[in-house]
Amino acid sequence: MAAPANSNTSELLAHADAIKTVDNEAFAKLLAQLEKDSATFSTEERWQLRYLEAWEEVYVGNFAKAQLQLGTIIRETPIDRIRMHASATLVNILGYSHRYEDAYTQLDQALDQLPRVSDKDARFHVLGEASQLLAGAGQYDLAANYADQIVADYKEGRPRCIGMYLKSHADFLRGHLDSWNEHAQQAIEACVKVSENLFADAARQDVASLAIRQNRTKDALSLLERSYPSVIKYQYPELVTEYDVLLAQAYWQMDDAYHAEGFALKTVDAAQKGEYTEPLATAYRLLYQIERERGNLRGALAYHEKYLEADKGRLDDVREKALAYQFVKQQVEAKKVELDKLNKKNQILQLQQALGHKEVETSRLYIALLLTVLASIGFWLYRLKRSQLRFMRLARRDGLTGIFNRQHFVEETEQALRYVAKSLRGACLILIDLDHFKTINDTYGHVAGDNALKRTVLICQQHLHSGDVFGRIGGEEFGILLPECTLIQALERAERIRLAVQAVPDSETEQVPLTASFGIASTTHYGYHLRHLLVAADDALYRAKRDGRNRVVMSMNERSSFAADRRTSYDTVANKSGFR
Ligand SMILES: Nc1nc2c(ncn2[C@@H]2O[C@H](COP(=O)(O)OP(=O)(O)OP(=O)(O)O)[C@@H](O)[C@H]2O)c(=O)[nH]1
Repeated sequence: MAAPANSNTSELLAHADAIKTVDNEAFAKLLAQLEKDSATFSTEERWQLRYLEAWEEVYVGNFAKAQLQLGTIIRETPIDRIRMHASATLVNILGYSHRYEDAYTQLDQALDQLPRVSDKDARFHVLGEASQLLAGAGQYDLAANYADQIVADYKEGRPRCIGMYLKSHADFLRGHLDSWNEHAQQAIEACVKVSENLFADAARQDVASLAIRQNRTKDALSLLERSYPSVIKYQYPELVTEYDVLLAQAYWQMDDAYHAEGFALKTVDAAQKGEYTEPLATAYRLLYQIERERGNLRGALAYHEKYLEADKGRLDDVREKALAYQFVKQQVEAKKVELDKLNKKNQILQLQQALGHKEVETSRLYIALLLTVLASIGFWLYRLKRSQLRFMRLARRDGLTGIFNRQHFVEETEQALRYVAKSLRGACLILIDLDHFKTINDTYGHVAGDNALKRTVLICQQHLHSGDVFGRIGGEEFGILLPECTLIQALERAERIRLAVQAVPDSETEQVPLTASFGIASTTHYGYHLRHLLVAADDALYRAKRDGRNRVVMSMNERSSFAADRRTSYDTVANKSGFR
């Protein structure tokens, strides 16, 4: 793509900017040419050239050099538009390098200046980065809001396509799903219209993901298969991986273990070493389920361990992003309070001068104002502490039920197991999975499904002792660790919960029939490593499901030792409570 003949410097720079991704080789040549001629450039042209030089360093992966160059541009350029582009590019590479705190700080500064910037392209660049980065920190409302601003700025073209995609993606993530499919289709159309097929396919990925979640597997599969050939051509490995893992899930839902395994393995192969992403964790979970169904417990155990590692790494990254966002937000607030404090001090000094001759009154006023300053600082500190505590709580709790989320459950359980291991006192792990929960959602609606989850949590809580660790470890799956508990006690406790769950709900709650299956493993047979207990309890749970659901099943080793140990009252307990 050549530059138009007789182009002036501004036109050449604009041309370079336009081709920088689509024809990077030509861009690099043009850049070298422009650098030679730069002595005659205007100030704005020189800054534009410096920005393009920094951009090229990013493109070739030289982040350290790019960061220095971008930092200088941001600090020194008098041109707002160029400062915004440099800021947005810097935010992008900081986020990519997992330097989230620096990324949010930089983004905050750019957003602060944005109202003064009229250049639409520069605004689009900052708003686009903001939407993506904030979605990563779980700030979906803000992400949607920034995407909306892009859509409002552009009635057509590439930015409108990207704005609409970002909006539909943020809505998908925040669960605003009323008419969502329609909006996602509009985003796809807007992108197809301007040949931005990559963004159209990214939007289709969310559509397929929702279809899988809603068990419209055939829709998902046909959409994914249609887009797959173009997706693998983009040289954008992240999108290919997202498609691979969705295909694996869809095939698994259709009981096609062969293809599910193929796509899950492809996802694993494509993962960067040490990078833990959601697709990777999902792929390992599927591989674990596939091996488990094949009865290959050794293989299942190996994949389960990898799944736990990837899932933990992924959640750590999510938490790191969210914590960095909160940290920067609080720092910004702190700065505002500091400014407030300075303003108040100035007011006091001014008043002091004005009232200098009335000394007594002045000192009274002075004290009153000082008290006001102190009170406002105290109030701010209180709010800061409260918001920190709230945030710590949110990071550990499941949003729907308020109990520990998976990650925190794992942390607390590992700690409790370390403690009981020291004293060699036993512990048992119970996994609970609601039966046919998809049918409950499909029959009574998602809200009734959510209420059923909350009701299950209340029932479990009524059977917990202090020291027990309770958490939601998946959609309709819960875990309870019972420290210092024998297998018989765990069986009895699980059975009591099972009966309470299946009991007809009282008139105040919805009449949703509910049962649950239980899998139990104890440290006596599986030791004090959580991952071994999880695999054993999960295997027992799998058998509880396979054998007809609504039952409590203990892991294989516990069963054989129970059967062998004639001194235990296994038959009595089993018959009395219906354990299988
Ligand atoms: N309402 C609601 N549904 C959820 C939530 N999390 C997951 N689910 C749904 O739970 C269902 C779980 O379905 P499956 O894994 O197929 O299992 P199931 O239908 O319970 O069948 P079995 O476990 O084999 O008895 C899916 O349809 C999910 O969409 C949630 O927070 N709220």
